[in-house]
Amino acid sequence: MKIPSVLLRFPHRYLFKRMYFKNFHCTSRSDFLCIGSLTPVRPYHTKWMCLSEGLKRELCHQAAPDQQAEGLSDRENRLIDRLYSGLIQGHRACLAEAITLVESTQARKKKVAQVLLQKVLSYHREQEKLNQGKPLAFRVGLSGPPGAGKSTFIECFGKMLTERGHKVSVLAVDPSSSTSGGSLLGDKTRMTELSRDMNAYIRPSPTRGTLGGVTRTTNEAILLCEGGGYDVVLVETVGVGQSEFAVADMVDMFILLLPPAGGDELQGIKRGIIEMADLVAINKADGDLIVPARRIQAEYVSAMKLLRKRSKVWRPKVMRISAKTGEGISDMWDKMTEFRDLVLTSGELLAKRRKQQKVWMWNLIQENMLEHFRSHLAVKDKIPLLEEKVLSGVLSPGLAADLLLKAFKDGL
Ligand SMILES: Nc1nc2c(ncn2[C@@H]2O[C@H](COP(=O)(O)OP(=O)(O)OP(=O)(O)O)[C@@H](O)[C@H]2O)c(=O)[nH]1
Repeated sequence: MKIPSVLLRFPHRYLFKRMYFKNFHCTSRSDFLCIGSLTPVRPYHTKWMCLSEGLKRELCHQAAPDQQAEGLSDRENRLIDRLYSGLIQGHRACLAEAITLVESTQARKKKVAQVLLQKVLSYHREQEKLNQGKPLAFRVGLSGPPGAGKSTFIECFGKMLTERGHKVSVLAVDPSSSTSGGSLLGDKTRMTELSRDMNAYIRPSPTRGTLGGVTRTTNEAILLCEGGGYDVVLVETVGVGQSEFAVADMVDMFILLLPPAGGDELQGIKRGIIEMADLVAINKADGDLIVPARRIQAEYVSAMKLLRKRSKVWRPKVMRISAKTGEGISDMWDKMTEFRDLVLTSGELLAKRRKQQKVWMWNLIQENMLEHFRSHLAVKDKIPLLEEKVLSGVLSPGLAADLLLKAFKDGL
């Protein structure tokens, strides 16, 4: 291979030799970038730019075969390298930074985040292959009305798991922060003990965004947590809106946590969500609340018998627990692992994950298409006027939609 003459003039001969004689084998791409620098503090890319495109491609390919992304700067590639290696070595700071990156709405950062995610995904594939197809983590969704005891439960449950050698991450889905200005999940200091545990990672919900945006970043955050070695990923949401349906679509097992109260107090809970639950835990079954907890448990057991069966190998269970005393938490984990083993061996788990991937892809397309449509030059200015005409009854919604869609198509 012909080496560009500019390389021959570099003082870092040993690096050059290593590169030349060992047929371009090298530990990391940044070694190559160093070749061009006379001193380490100078920007690498000026010399890197002197290399022919073909050689650059070959060097990159040798050093990092799966991280090629068109149009990323050296700085961005170095960021990806740093976050990726930190993440898989289990550094919490890198995990936090990587999640912040996927939460970003800036186009450039979004692009960098996607390259990082691709790398993490190929790491997943390798690890799962080594693991004989077993998923890296157990994804659990937890929902319940405000005050059901979710944070108390997660604190108690999370500590029990870390004591048993698991690594637990907790992600919150709470789009209410964008609509009401206040967050149902993130505001208070929650789970103080667990957040100090080195084997736990707690991430509050992003402070802004639509439900679509928040679920997208949560989905991606799950992958990053798994790459960081967290084998139990808990996704928490408040069971009073749509977010619990979105969470049920991104986890392996969905748990509903309820207080020992019936009727009116649970009005906020949507009926449909009970149908999604693989396990219902009636919390606060302690002290004076034991009797109502038993009654509620019996009510749910009979109500759930009437529900359509969603799995061939699992019937949803209703349990009584106390997050305060810890009673029933260990039994609950036993039931959860029983569920995981059953759905894994039956093939239901992998089928469900595959289906979720497809749903996720279409949700993203839908969301991006709408954004693209709204901001397209051909329709952007027409939207307010047509909306006004629909509001005043001059134009039917159908006709207004047709006009906008036509303008969009013509503008493509
Ligand atoms: N008696 C009893 N009280 C509990 C139990 N779990 C939680 N609580 C109490 O219930 C109240 C609400 O608990 P949280 O853990 O903050 O509930 P939450 O569902 O996280 O509530 P939000 O943060 O508002 O969503 C607190 O006063 C807890 O002390 C329990 O097992 N038994």
